[in-house]
Amino acid sequence: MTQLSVNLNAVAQLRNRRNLPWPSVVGLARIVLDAGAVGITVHPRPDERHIRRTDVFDLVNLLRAEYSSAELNIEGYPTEAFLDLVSAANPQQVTLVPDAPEQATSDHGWDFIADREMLTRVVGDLKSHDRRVALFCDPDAGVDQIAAAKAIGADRVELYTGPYGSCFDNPDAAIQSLSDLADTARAAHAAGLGINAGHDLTLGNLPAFVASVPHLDEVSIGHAITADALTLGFAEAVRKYLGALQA
Ligand SMILES: CC(=O)[C@@H](O)[C@H](O)COP(=O)(O)O
Ligand SMILES: NCC(=O)COP(=O)(O)O
Repeated sequence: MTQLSVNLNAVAQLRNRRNLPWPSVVGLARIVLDAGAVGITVHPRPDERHIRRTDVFDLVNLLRAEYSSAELNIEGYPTEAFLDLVSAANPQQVTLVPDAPEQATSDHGWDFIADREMLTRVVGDLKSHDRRVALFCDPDAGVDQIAAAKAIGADRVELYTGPYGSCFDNPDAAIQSLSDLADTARAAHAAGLGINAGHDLTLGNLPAFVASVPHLDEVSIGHAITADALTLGFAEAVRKYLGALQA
């Protein structure tokens, strides 16, 4: 079965509205792992607008102390600062993403041919420390790009599903997008790569995605799970506050 890693960026972003420790990234990680997710994903940005360096180490300590079989997946662009963080945190999986520092969110995969030299060096170093490495990949990457990802030494690609998420309400576009993603997944599998996927996956678009795209090892989902958790939990929270007013 495809595994779920829950991205806690949005929880951290909500926490950062105030100088307060809630919602707690570690507390939510516990809930996520107790509910059956295989692991936690974080994508620390250089400006720490959501996940902070300290969150990464708090999560490492939680997993070490209470969830030894859970996985931490750290995503990011391989700057020296990012690679130092990875080296200190020692996560099971690192996902390299070609995001500029000021980028609002991830919006494309690597050009594995153009960036081959740098990625080969970085992936080789990560692999020498026994980390699983995934490379963020365009949903319609052709076989030449996939062959280059394999030659770079990656273990997996992470299919960028943002375009699928944004066209899901248009059936023709969604079918085409799923077909592109499925072709890329087949090419990656044939090349010996594992397959992760993520970005804008939702409760609504996930069933068609997993039914259409073969060989999926893992999806990472954050924004929609956080939004759904608010919707599913708000009424209960309001009831508790009304109860507190009567106490
Ligand atoms: C790599 C990826 O797909 C992104 O979804 C990323 O992890 C999310 O980053 P933000 O939470 O900063 O938008
Ligand atoms: N790698 C994708 C991810 O971690 C979560 O993306 P999103 O669900 O927040 O869009």
